[in-house]
Amino acid sequence: MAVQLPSIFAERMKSLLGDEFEQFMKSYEQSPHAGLRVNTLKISLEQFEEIAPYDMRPIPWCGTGFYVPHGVKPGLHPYYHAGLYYIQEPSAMAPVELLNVKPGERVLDLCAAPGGKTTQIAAKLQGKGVLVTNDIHAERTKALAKNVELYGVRNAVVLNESPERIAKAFPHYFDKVLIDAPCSGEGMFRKDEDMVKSWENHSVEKCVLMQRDILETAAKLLAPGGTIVYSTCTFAPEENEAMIAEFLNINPDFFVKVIPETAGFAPGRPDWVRQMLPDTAEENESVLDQTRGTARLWPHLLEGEGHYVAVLQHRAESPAEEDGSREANSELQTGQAVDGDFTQTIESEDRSIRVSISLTKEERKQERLMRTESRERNDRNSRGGKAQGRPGKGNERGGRKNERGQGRGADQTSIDPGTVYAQFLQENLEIELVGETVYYGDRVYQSSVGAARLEGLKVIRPGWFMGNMKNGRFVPSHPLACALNTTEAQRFINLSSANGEAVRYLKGETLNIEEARVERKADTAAKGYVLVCVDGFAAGWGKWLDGVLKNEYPAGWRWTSV
Ligand SMILES: C[S@@+](CC[C@H](N)C(=O)[O-])C[C@H]1O[C@@H](n2cnc3c(N)ncnc32)[C@H](O)[C@@H]1O
Repeated sequence: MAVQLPSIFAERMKSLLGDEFEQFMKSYEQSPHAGLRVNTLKISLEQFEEIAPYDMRPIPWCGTGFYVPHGVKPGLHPYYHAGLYYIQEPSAMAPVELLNVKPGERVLDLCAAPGGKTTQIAAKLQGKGVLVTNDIHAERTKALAKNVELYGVRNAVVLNESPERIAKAFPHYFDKVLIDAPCSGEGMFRKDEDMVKSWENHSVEKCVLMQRDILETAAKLLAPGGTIVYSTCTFAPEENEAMIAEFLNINPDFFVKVIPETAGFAPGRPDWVRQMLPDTAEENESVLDQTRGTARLWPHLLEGEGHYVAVLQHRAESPAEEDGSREANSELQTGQAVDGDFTQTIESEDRSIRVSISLTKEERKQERLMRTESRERNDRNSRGGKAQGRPGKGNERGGRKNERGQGRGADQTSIDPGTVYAQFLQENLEIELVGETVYYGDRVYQSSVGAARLEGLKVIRPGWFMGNMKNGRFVPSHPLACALNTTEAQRFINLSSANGEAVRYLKGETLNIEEARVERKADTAAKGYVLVCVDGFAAGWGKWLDGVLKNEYPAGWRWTSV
């Protein structure tokens, strides 16, 4: 066996799995499975299947996920740098599929770095609705922000906050909350040997304390009738079924949506809580059976690493909402396909319990106020927010410093940044602006939640980073380019992944490009900012002048392999 498992872990698994233990141990003799998930914000599944550089096999539980053969290095292809796919462990694709996100919803990814599941949620939202993505570790939010930008996400806000502080700013705001919890990581031992080494530092007991707090806070963030998906990559029942049973016991307004045992998913194991933690089981006995409806992903039963997923459904508050959810539930119970959702609902015995999720008078007032403000902002933006018009007129701007102290203060020229921004958009793009235009120092963002809601929070990105004001000019950002498609740019140049030209661009080289290759809208000069594409998919900016494409690909993002 390649992996040396901690003996305490192996003994515990033997006592839990019994006859199945031998089969479980055999899985450690196999290599972990490699996967990628197609980024449907940038390319359709059909288009990707046509140009895919690898032999791929579908991952049964994720419509956009594929296994790639061992030895293939998907990170070393220009398509990876153009954000066409995310390299993701196959089992890790399950939680977001079970969250069943729909375009237009408000979604929170609470423990999000480095952003695998965030980019998956963003693809489900298709740019519509709100995605707030957060991690408590500042260093890890750098990778999170980079992935949000590389994958062309327009409607995300990136935070570096504690769940409690987010709950104060967004009380009962989200339709869906994902908790991909910090955990002891036992399910990753085969994939990452460092997890074996750090297992003792991330002891089950320590993780349980963090998970309890995070789950409890998630309930305060969820809108009535919303859904929480809780996932871990560990086998320990304390972090899985016991955690869910404890949550249900304290929060009777939630119930478990049953995850069907398809695609190799195995049921949760309440019996293990009874066996290992008799005291916990006794305390939570009334709800423990529900945890059978959660899912365990086992490396010996499917092609992926060890994971656990629970779908926690909040009972709707108003009678109208209750009716709505009952309709949705009965639809699920009849077994009809509901797009992207493979959970089903069981009526729990205490279905008649009224909601206990309660907004205080003050919270309700704040929520109403925020919604009114947001509606007004959106109205203003939709009146003046088309690229051809003046963006975000009347919106907050100027001198708002990034809470992390990166803001450098407003541009000091007398030129109105809004006018300069609008002019850039008019001359270079054809896009419909969504959300509020927010000015943090000299940086310009389009934010799906607006600046007011973010006051006082540690904000890494208040929205889609559009560019900077510099010496009275607007300089477009790399994330702006990443999220565009060729029809939205006045000019674009296509580079081929096959002849080395794309890689030379990604390495930061200046390229000689004849004028005829600058594809542009009627009456547009070739000179100026050009969207640079790899086989038709946006990768960054260049500036074209007299046959030379000046490379604007950011130094920190460059292709460094030979
Ligand atoms: C399993 S990882 C998340 C992986 C991520 N969801 C993905 O798909 O790429 C758990 C994350 O939780 C973060 N974390 C730990 N404690 C937290 C807390 N109290 N609040 C928010 N995030 C936390 C860690 O920094 C870590 O990045």
